Amino acid sequence: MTPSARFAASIDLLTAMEAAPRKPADAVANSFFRERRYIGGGDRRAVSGLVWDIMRAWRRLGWHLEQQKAVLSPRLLAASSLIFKGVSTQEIAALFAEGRFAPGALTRPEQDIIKFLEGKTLLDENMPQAVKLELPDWLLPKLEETFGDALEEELAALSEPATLDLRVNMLRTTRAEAQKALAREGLHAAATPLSPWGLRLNGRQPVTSTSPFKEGIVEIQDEGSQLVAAILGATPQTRVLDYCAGAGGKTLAIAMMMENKGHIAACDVSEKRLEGAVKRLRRAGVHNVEQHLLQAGDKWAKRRSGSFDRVLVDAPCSGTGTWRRNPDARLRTTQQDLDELLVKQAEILDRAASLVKPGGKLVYATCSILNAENTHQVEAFLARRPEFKLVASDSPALPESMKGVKMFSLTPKQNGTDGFFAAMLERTAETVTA
Ligand SMILES: C[S@@+](CC[C@H](N)C(=O)[O-])C[C@H]1O[C@@H](n2cnc3c(N)ncnc32)[C@H](O)[C@@H]1O
Repeated sequence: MTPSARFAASIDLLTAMEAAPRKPADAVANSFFRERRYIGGGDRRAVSGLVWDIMRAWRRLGWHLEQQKAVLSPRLLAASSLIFKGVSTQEIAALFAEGRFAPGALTRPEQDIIKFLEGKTLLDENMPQAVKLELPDWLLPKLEETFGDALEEELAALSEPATLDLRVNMLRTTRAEAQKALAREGLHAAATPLSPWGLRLNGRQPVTSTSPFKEGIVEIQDEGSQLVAAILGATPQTRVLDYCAGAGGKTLAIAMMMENKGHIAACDVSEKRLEGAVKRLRRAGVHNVEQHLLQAGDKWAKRRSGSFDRVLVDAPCSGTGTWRRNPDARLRTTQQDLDELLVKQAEILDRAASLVKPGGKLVYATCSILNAENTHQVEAFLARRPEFKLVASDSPALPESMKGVKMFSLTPKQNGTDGFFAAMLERTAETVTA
């Protein structure tokens, strides 16, 4: 594709995203490229690269355009993104006008706006703090509460591209052997500092087409997510419930900790997500998992009340800890979404809690960095359910620096992982089960 055609495709992709504001940007991009198979790999990376850069600067670009009383159109966003990268007005005008597939020449008002922005910096000292930090206004106080003085540094780390972490399947091999197997395919991974099972690659790499992946020797899983499975401390002798198991990321890690013995019930309300786990379980050689689709009026949970040694609630959450991977989510999350999630998380916790055996353990986890979904949710649960208390995890899989923790909050800035939270709770032994 010519530079103009790539530029036009970027504007088209932004337009498609604008038309589906509630849909995650990567899902829109996937269908956009699926419908345009003629766009090859290199062009696709260039088009997405420009669009993702625009998304990372959305509020700041919008602020500059608002100062000009301009409408926030995909054309102007794309043009202004280039001007702040130092591309000249002449070059931008050429990108719009030259060649068969160009987006169409800049109008006079568009030219005036671009000319006005030339020589300015993307970050302006007059911008409100939420704009500078690329946050919706309502989220700023909540993140100030979480991070205090470290807010800017923490958010900067959440804007960086993520590493690609793998979990080695210890049912099949060792971390060193998996490292060698990946190296034979040209992928050089380093051991992760915290998870005993993790390997880290720099940025996006074609892991899924390698034999170690196809043979179930490695799975893609952020180190933070591995540590959530680790804190549960499941053993081959335990009966485990993974209450929000989804496509099985943590189920797989738990099954490995249990050496493929004992029993895991993996539940979810989404049939599609549970189905997504089937292939992964098979690939990893895991066979101690029973899946169950939770449905209204279902007797399954009632029959198993008070019967699990360990229960994991990997709750549906705002996903604010994964902003490195989904820069658009940063602006898509609304106060209403959060309010609904808070209610749902409390309900799920209460339901899952009834399934914990007296003396058994419950881990509540999210990939959120908001106190409302994390510590506040745990505090409210403890106030409602006095038969539970926070306890130190006895898991041998946790690294030295985290041994015996009752709760942890991980962030990209402090730990190099996605943002994750986990709390370990115990049901007192003398509780009478319902
Ligand atoms: C954070 S995701 C789970 C990710 C998964 N544990 C993993 O590691 O791959 C949260 C999951 O909660 C599920 N969920 C939503 N509402 C639920 C409910 N009421 N009961 C159980 N699961 C629910 C969602 O379908 C989603 O799969």
